[in-house]
Amino acid sequence: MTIKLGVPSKGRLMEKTFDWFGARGVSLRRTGSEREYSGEVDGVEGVELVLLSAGEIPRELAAGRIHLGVTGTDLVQDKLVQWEQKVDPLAELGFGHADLIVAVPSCWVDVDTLDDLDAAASAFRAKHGFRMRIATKYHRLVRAYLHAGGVADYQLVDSQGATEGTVKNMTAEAIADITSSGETLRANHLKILAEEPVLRSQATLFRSRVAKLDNPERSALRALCAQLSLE
Ligand SMILES: Nc1ncnc2c1ncn2[C@@H]1O[C@H](COP(=O)(O)OP(=O)(O)OP(=O)(O)O)[C@@H](O)[C@H]1O
Ligand SMILES: O=P(O)(O)OC[C@H]1O[C@H](OP(=O)(O)OP(=O)(O)O)[C@H](O)[C@@H]1O
Repeated sequence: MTIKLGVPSKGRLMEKTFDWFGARGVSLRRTGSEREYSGEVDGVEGVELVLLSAGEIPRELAAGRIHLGVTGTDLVQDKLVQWEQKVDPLAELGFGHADLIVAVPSCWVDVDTLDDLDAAASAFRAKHGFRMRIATKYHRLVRAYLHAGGVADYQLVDSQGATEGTVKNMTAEAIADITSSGETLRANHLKILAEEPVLRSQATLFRSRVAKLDNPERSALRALCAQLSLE
C-alpha cells in the first residue's frame, strides 16, 4: 500500500538525511515524544518513514522489509554478501564521508605498507606464538582487503565500538575502522597505512531489489524518484 523509506533514527546521519530530502521538497520529520521512533513524510503521497539503526538498514533492505533506505556504503558492503544483487544505489548524498582504513601503532616505524604489515605479522607470530590481532567490526571487507594485499598471519577480533582503544587496552595490535577527521586515530597514537583505504564510504540512498511492489507502490516510488530528480 505504501513504500517504506528507512532512515537512521538518530544523530548526524538522521539530521542530514532530513535536510537532503527537505531540500528536494520532501519533508521527513519525527513525530510523537522525543524518544518515540515514529515519523511522517510530507510532499509526496504513499511513502512511510521507518526510523532504524543505520547498521540495520542493509539487512532490512535485503529482506525486502523496506523499499528504500539511507545508510553508509560501508555498512551495506560489509553486511550484505553480494550486495549488488540485493540493493541498488540510487544517489550518493554527499555527507557521512568516512574512509575505512587499517592503522597500526605510530611507534611501528618499519610498518607503512601492507607488505610491511605482512612481515610484521609473521615476525609477531614467531615471537609470541599467536597471530597478530586486528580489531574491527568490518569483518568481510577487511578480510577481503588483507587477502588481496597478501597479508596472511593475522586474526580479526571483533570490536563494535571504541575500536581505536583496543590497542592501548592490549586486546589488539592493529585496527581497521572508519575515520573522517583522523582525530581519534591521532589521540590513540595510531597511524594509517600508506595504502589506498579499504573503502571510501558516504551516506547513500539505496533501493531494495528484493522488496515486492504492487501497482500503487510502484506509482509512489516513481513519484518520489521524480520529486528527488533521480533516474
Ligand atoms: N566520524 C564519522 N564521520 C563520518 N561518518 C561516520 C563517522 N562515524 C560513522 N560514520 C558513518 O555513519 C554510518 C553509521 O555509523 P555507525 O554504525 O557508527 O552508526 P551509529 O550511529 O553508531 O548507529 P547504530 O549503532 O544505531 O547502528 C556509517 O556508514 C559510518 O561510515
Ligand atoms: O576520524 P574521526 O573524525 O576521529 O572519526 C572516527 C571515529 O568516528 C566513529 O566512531 P563513533 O563516534 O561513531 O563511535 P563508535 O566508536 O561507537 O563507532 C569511528 O568508529 C571512529 O572511532
